Amino acid sequence: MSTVDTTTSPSGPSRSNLGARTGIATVCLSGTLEDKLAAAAAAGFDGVEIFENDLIASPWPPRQVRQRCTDLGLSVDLYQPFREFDAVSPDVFTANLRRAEHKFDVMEQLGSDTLLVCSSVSQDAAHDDDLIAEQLHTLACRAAERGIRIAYEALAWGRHVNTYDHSWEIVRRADHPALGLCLDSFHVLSRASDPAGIGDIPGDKLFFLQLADAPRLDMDVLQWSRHHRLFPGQGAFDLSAFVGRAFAAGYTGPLSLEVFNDVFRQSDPGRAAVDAMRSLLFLQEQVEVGHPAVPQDRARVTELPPAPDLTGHAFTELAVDDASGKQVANALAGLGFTHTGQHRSKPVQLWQQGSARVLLNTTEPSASNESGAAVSALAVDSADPTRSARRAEALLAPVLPRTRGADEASLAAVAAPDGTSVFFCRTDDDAGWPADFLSTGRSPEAGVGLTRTDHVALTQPFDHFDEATLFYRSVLGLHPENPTEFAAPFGLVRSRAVTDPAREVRIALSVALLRRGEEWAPGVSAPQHIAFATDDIIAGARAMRARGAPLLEISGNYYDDLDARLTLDPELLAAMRECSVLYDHDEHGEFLHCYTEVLGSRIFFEVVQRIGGYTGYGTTNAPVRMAAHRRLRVARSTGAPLNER
Ligand SMILES: O=C(O)c1ccc(O)c(O)c1
Ligand SMILES: [Mg+2]
Repeated sequence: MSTVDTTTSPSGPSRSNLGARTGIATVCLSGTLEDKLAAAAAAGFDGVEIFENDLIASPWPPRQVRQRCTDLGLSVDLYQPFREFDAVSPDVFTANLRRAEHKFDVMEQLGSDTLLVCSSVSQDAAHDDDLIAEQLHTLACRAAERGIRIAYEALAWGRHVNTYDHSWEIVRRADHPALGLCLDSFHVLSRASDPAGIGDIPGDKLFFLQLADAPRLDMDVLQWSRHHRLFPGQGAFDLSAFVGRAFAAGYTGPLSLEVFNDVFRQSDPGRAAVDAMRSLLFLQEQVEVGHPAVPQDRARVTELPPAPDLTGHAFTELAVDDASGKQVANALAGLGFTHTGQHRSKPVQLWQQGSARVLLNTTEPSASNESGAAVSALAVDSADPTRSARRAEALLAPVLPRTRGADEASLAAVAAPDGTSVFFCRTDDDAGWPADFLSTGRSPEAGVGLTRTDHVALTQPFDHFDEATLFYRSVLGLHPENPTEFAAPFGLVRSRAVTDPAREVRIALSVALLRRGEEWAPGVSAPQHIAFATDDIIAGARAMRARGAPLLEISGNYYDDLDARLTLDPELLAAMRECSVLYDHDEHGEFLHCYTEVLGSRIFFEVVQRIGGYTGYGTTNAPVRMAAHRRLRVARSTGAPLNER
């Protein structure tokens, strides 16, 4: 696996006059104000929302911040937040106006003309729409004298005003040209408000749009907002409908991200800003495609080549060393694969069975510092590999340099967030990548009946799980499924698959829910596997065992529990127990699967049989598999015999 600098892209995002301006709140990014501004500019944002705390902590006077923004090509689109302004007694109101005048001074120096005022959350806030409207009206009069506008935002946990329709009612009553709304998608969508009502608000009253996605969580909305917001496309909210409504209503301001997220707050700001920009590019494409009524020039900043159809996994490449290479090759032979090709110019073997293909590459250093094997690349068959690559580049995916011989196929590749290379290819093209392999003289046999690659499962680095979801979703056009969580022997794991609509390409992403240390159980981190499909797993498992495949033995308790929970055909249950085949089912069908032992430090293979349209990945059985892998590892390292099954 190559280590790639994912913060830069050779072509960079193009700033154009087309479409909405893009913005990002400084609160989205980690570091000091200086770091945040540099990162936002490098990722191609047009503007920023300056979060007050970032300014207060900065040694730069506001004028210097403005100069820095100008030098970086950034506008200061919003100053925020101004809290607890309204619904107060007359003496507090006087003090609040004084406080506001001070902030207007700051904004003047910052060159920012819009102040965000949040609805009050104080226990003392008066439940009085007329009072709030009157106080906001007064504030708007003062602001207008300074050439400033007030954008009123209903926080989802506001004491009295906590829905966007209520905030609109207040702004309507206050009736001042310098007073309008800030609509924050989190506050609107977390409360399950119907965004259709946005269409009833005059466009010139929509002063500012803040965008954030979030996972569906059943929890206190303030905690949800402060810790779990995501960039658009990473969560469960329909941001394109939200933005589409605002555009249709006549909103002409920027699309600005405001994402409070525990992980992003600790991430490299340059990289997080690229992730953020990718989310906006993809969102604008979705708005353009999903809401054709929206004036075209509002919907896009960049022309994105549409994602071509994907027709399957072309191959998966494993980086191996001498020891793990032999182990993996033996396992592949046991699984019925044939070593059919040898690369013309590199020490890379092609192993094949049906349309399942694995490359063993001994050139690349292993990704982990333990000796072992790791997935270095996954290759997908694309209807138009060139267009796939252009799209990836437009979405700021780091393009990988390729070294290739004179008459070898050119494979476009980009780096996924975990460093895995993603290749776009056409296996059926005469001049395609298979032509780079010289035949070993062995043609693929029927093997044990494995037909294709079903999925590739990659444990993601803790900090890049949500980034990875958006990467595969936007760059490859895959659809994220709902995340699931399970309790594994070494901690909770979240998993989320991304697939194309035809389910030809499936990538199962997983992550430990807490950064996983390995203090007491070394070598349990970041497993990866490739799953191959079969139409008859019991016959396949027997054949694999006969060939000496290192199949993983599953505990008898597992089958006793299956027997207790389900009324499976006793013969099938006995065969599953004999062959260590696991079982799952969903509303569409059934799933039978078995695993190999871990080869090297983190790789293993899975064989799966999908019956009747089962769509999952047998995630419910993952803890059983992990415990079995652990048991083997201990037995191997101590030389202790394995207990009876
Ligand atoms: O969590 C908050 O306090 C907060 C502040 C400003 C915002 O725009 C917002 O949406 C939330
Ligand atoms: Mg907000």
